Amino acid sequence: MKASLDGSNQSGEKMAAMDELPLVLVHALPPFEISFKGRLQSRFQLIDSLDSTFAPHVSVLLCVGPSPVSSDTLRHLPSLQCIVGSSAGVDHIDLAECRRRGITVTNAGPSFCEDGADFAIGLLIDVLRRISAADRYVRAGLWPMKGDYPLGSKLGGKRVGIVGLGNIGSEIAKRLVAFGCRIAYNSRNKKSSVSFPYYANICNLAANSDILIICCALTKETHHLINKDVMTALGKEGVIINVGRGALINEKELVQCLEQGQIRGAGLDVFENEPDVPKELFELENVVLSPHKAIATPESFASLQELIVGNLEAFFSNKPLLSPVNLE
Ligand SMILES: O=CC(=O)O
Repeated sequence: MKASLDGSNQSGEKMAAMDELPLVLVHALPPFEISFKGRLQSRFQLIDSLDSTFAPHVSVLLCVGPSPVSSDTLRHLPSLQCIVGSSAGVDHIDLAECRRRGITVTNAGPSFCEDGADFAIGLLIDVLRRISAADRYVRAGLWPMKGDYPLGSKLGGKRVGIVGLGNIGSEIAKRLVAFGCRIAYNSRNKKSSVSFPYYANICNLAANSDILIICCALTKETHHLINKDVMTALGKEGVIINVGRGALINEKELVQCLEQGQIRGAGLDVFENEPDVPKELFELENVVLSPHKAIATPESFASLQELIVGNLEAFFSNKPLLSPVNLE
């Protein structure tokens, strides 16, 4: 039997040749770019349904975008050994079940880290220097009427606490060092590869930072990691940037802290209930909002395609995967 993503039937010789290609099940929510699909189809036999008679034999699942991979999905795939992911975050995949079954998972970290880091710095400079707010001021014709716009503050010299020093966090640190910032970080474990001060306790990191940049993985342990206590520790002049996942921050408490001036501002690319954004944020001049696009550029997507093909080829030729996720 032939499996086809576009439902077309293939027959005869071509079918026989394709049947020798390694099987990859594609689990895709967003439309799958057609040229990339063609490229994959020249090397792999793609199937697109858990109900396919092929599913019990599939060893690799290509998970496109944030398509949920639950334990129920995994139950349909008894031979699964590897999930090739196409996002930096893998909170849509049941990692506990993967760990239990010894399924390895890859992510898009290496392809997305530079653009994600650039965007985090963009949000940060925007919040500090009020670029978007100044743009609104000029467009509204307020400059001639109200005169000079209030000063923003300098990035250089600030103490920045990075929450999650993975692919994106490390690139953010690199950029901020060049800006003359002082870096400290929180992560699951202290890293021997960097000399930045490590804070195991997030409130202590906040108390010693002017800015918190959130870019860690969303897990049970990090859900609502940034709460009112952390924001209070950060203080009234503090700024929060979130390019990780919305639920890393208690959004209700963030809105209250912003409204009541308990922190100075925020730059947010992610939200708890996307695409819904708390309406209170629309009224606040000290907040910069973005629709979960930090990592997205044509260049990062081109790099992702190479990474996906590289991971699939590595898997089928028993070589080390290019971007394995640490499931410990
Ligand atoms: O948010 C984007 C990603 O996880 O790739």
